[in-house]
Amino acid sequence: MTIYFYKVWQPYGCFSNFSPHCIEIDGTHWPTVEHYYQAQKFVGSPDAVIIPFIHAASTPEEAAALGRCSNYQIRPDWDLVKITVMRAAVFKKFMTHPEIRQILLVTGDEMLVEDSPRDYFWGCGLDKSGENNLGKILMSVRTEIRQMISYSVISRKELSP
Ligand SMILES: Nc1c(N[C@@H]2O[C@H](COP(=O)(O)O)[C@@H](O)[C@H]2O)[nH]c(=O)[nH]c1=O
Repeated sequence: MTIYFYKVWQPYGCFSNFSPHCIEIDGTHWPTVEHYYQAQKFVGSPDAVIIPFIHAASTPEEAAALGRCSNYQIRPDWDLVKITVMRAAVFKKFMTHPEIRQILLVTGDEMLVEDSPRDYFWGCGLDKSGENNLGKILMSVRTEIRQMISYSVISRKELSP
């Protein structure tokens, strides 16, 4: 059965990038995946000065609003790198937090879908025809973590559900 998720307070809310699970990437601590993802839009752009403000945003909603503000210029290669950026952050989130890693692993082989009514790229959109790239990333991270467990690359005790 397909698992739909979207808002943090709904079922499987920990799969949302807005969930309160911090990550550290390249030595910097980010309060949520969303903070990191929105900030990466401006790495190397003329508006990189916005990055510390996104980093310091008090909520992921605020970070997203800053990152989506059309007054600021996004890096030119964003469309080429955004899936890689998102996957690295989502992978780090589930490697960092064992309690949500377990929730991800126990979804088995179920299809995971970000049920966003507006987003046809990361989610499925209102009519469910969207690309669901966030769901695809979560399923790929789930497979990778399972492989790590079976190859014993990381401690079974630490990772097994
Ligand atoms: N979960 C969730 C959203 N979805 C998230 O928005 C991000 C895409 O942002 P952008 O590339 O700027 O359009 C991505 O992390 C996607 O998962 N959007 C929201 O406004 N509220 C929410 O609760």
